[in-house]
Amino acid sequence: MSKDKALLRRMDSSIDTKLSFTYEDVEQIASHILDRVKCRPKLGIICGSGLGKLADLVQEREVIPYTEIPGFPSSTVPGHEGKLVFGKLSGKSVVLMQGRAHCYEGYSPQKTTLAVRTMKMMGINTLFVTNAAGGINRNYNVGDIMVIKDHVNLAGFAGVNPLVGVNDERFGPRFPAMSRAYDLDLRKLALNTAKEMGFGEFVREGVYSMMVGPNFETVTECRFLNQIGIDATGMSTVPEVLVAIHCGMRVFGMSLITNKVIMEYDAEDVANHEEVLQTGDRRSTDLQQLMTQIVDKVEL
Ligand SMILES: O=P(O)(O)O[C@H]1O[C@H](CO)[C@@H](O)[C@H]1O
Ligand code: HPA
Repeated sequence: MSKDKALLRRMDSSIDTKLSFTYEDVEQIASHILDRVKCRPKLGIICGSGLGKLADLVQEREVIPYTEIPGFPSSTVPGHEGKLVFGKLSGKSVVLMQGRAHCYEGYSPQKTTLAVRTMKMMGINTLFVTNAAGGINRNYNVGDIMVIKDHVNLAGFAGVNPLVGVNDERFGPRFPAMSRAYDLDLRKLALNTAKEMGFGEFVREGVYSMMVGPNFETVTECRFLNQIGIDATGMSTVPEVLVAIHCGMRVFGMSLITNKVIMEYDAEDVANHEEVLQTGDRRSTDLQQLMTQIVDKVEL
């Protein structure tokens, strides 16, 4: 039996079927991962739908598929490979999540965000999140990149929140503040970097919202989001950010506007995941360049 299989066997075998995870579970998972890699990452990056190509730029790569990590949800969505990629990006030690879990895949909010607490337990204090999102702001174009300045947890309005349940203070406080979730210095760094790179015209700053999905929004839902000041909408990210802020991480987020949402009742177009992936493909080089520059400049 390989060392890895033996380790897995020693772990609580029920860990894979759990809906929520104790501090000790997360400790076990983090040490299982660190036993398998040499890298000691200081920055975590979650890659959104179709945005996992950033991993191609990682040097000294060490890769672990989620299926080999106890408790980790496996990726079921096209455009999410389901791998942890460790190594160097712009000379910094990082771990990239090449693919994320979503609540709409049927995972509990706690399982969806397990990787974030695991990263924290591995010694990571800064988290970059990216996603594909529909453009709600009528001035946005497909292919724009939006630095996230705030979010609306619409899923939370319906009780979907990974912080629900018994609170273990070793993770963080019962009532975490969320008014400064997206770090101001990192937002400024990203916007200035975008300007320097000549990306100013298509890099914006705005508000992201999350509904659980998996269906795309109705016309009236999109009009509602527009009226309450949302610029882009998706089906992810918010649970990850809630958990990251709860455990004291510094967070930066970017959305790629992959499609315009449908705001007219008689429109013939419909939103679809193929368009989301195609836009990701088309803009991936720009996004990779911007991300590597930001990683280069960030102090960890
Ligand atoms: O948020 P990410 O994972 O980037 O993906 C977005 O794209 C998918 C829909 O096309 C959904 O998963 C939505 O959340
Ligand atoms: O239009 C959208 N709506 C919700 N999620 C999305 N993810 C990419 N595009 C969209």
